[in-house]
Amino acid sequence: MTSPFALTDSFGPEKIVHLSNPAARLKAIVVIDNTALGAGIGGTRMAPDVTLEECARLARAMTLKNALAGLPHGGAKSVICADPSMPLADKERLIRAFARAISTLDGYVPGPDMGTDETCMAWIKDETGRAVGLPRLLGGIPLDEIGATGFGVAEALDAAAPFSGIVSDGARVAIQGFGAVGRHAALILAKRGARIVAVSDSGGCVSDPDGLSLDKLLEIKAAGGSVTDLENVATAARDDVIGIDCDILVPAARPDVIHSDNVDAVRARVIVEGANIPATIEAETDLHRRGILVIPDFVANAGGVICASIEARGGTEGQVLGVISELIRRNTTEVLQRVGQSGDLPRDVARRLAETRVRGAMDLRRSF
Ligand SMILES: NC(=O)C1=CN([C@@H]2O[C@H](COP(=O)(O)OP(=O)(O)OC[C@H]3O[C@@H](n4cnc5c(N)ncnc54)[C@H](OP(=O)(O)O)[C@@H]3O)[C@@H](O)[C@H]2O)C=CC1
Ligand SMILES: O=C(O)CCC(=O)C(=O)O
Repeated sequence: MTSPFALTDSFGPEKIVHLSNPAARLKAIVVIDNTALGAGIGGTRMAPDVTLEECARLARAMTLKNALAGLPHGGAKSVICADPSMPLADKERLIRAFARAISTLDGYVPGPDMGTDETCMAWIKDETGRAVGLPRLLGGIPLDEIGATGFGVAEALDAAAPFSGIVSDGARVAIQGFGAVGRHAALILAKRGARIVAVSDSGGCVSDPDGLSLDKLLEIKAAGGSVTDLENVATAARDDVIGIDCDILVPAARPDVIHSDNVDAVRARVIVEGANIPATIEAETDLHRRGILVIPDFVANAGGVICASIEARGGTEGQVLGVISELIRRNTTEVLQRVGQSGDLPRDVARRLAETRVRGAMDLRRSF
């Protein structure tokens, strides 16, 4: 058996908790990575194939994201191994069982992630008294509904324009995933003059060099269909979206979707990581070598957690987009200026900036 400490370095994880309750069909993992800056805020992901390694990497991404955005929160994440499209009553039972199992884990504040939403957060809050990304009805700021992360992705792209030479107006965009992040990124970029030439979901990929109808795609998804139900467009396997001829690629779904076996197929000139950890380090290194700009996940997709943080601190919905814009533009510009000076990988530059802040906070904690 692998040592449970194989995942540990000088930042964390501080806690790894496996939850198993056969009666409730609950199999879940919580990783609290680092709480030097405060209790760990991070999403609860529901998918059938999630792993401990994925959860730990996502929790670390939250430590870095929260620190880089200057938020008073540590990093954590949780995964529930289940199909998120199960009947709603079953989902509520499962989420509530998960919530009861984490009720004493107060170093962790859950938020929405793939497979969970504002309603799930309401159930968790009801059981534990802790959750962010709540429905408005409960005084929350529904980060998925307002498209906080998709907006931040568009802002990162805009701030990167002086470095990449690619502006949204007139750009051809391919988006992997048409959920909370991908859908809003598509809508905002289209409003800024971009042409959405390809979109994928778990069912496949559709493309049209003249641009896809977002209205029709929204209608199809709202009715529970797949983007592949769109008529009169080219269809392909879902991972083919990575190699679509476009200027901007926005991965907004699963981890490690850009890897050594498909990185050569990438034709975009800029990749904005809406998803967490969507590319392997090897792939990002390769893209950097080819002059393709990758704006890393914990820089570009911080909109959701910035919104969650405003909610947790009693702020208002009216503040959200302004704060996201300010923080994401500031961080994108600083990271890319340093990349320009050092030639280093954007992820390494951003990681060093975030780690300096986490280490500063760790130095102020009791160590004996
Ligand atoms: N929500 C947020 O605010 C934030 C989310 N993120 C990250 O963004 C990513 C997406 O999250 P979110 O939009 O909330 O999730 P959602 O569950 O709302 O949507 C996920 C989308 O990805 C699609 N999908 C699933 N698997 C694949 C696949 N293998 N290939 C292509 N598409 C796939 C789903 O397809 P289908 O519709 O068919 O199910 C769905 O359209 C995740 O990595 C998440 O951690 C990061 C920061 C904040
Ligand atoms: O707390 C949240 O749900 C949003 C943050 C998150 O999980 C993420 O940025 O990946």
